[in-house]
Amino acid sequence: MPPPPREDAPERYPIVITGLVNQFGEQRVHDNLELKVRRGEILGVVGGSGTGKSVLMRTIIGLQQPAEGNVEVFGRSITQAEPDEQIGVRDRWGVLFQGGALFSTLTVGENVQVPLKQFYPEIDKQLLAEIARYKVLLSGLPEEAVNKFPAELSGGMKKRAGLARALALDPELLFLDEPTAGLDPIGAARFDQLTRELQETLGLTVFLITHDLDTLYAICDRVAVLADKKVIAVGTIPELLETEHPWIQEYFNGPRGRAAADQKGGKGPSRSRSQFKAMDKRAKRRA
Ligand SMILES: Nc1ncnc2c1ncn2[C@@H]1O[C@H](COP(=O)(O)OP(=O)(O)OP(=O)(O)O)[C@@H](O)[C@H]1O
Repeated sequence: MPPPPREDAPERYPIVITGLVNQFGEQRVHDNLELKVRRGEILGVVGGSGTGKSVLMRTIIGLQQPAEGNVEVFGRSITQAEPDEQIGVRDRWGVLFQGGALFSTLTVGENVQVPLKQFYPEIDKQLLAEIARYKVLLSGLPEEAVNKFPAELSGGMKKRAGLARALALDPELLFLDEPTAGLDPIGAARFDQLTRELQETLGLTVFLITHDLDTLYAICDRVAVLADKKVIAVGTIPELLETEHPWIQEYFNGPRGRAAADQKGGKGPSRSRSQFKAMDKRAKRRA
């Protein structure tokens, strides 16, 4: 009989972080940080400003070399690999950076083609253009956006264009750094919905950094909380509410947290509880 899969096998946990230390000069940002991301979940990552959420994301995708510790993505150590050894995993993730990070001199379609050309230089022009067009539509942009430059797009459209580029390589893992920041509430809710739909239809695992409480309630299966240089807790919102940590209590039980919970439920605490149950169910299904 084959041995049972390791508890932290990459099929269950595409990202496994152990003993992570990140330091800039005297400033230690992460100290012995541990985190495992489950396959197929949307993991919300929250924490006060400067707690190292973006640094954590950059470390996972190999843009930040940590002082100590290990980051495994799909069972491959990112921290110990040379950049060209990471090829083979790097095309399995897509990233939407804060602000979109689009090339301003390229059209939206050409922006989406950048990673395709990088990883598949042999693809002919016509196919490149066709794939880019498809990704733009998949991200909810109208077809004419393909030939527009970033400066011609609204904030929400720029985010979608960044998302189209993040989806260019058909990733299994999607990193979103504050995707709804700067969007009006309707635009933010639509972006959340799109994220959830893409996650479900494409079977993505999503690492989502956010300050947006509505996003956490609407689409996240679990939430990881960064504080004290570590991930101090990870779980569904009801599970987090059971922890005593003052930042967690203030964040979720403060006026904005309660408003987000109530708004999500629509009619106050009883509806919020059913929302919590739905979150619990989703998290258990993916566990
Ligand atoms: N390249 C760098 N050099 C020096 N310090 C850095 C560098 N990158 C990040 N830092 C510092 O690391 C800390 C964490 O930064 P990071 O951007 O990860 O925070 P964050 O949690 O994403 O914050 P926010 O919610 O405001 O976006 C900050 O104090 C920042 O100044």
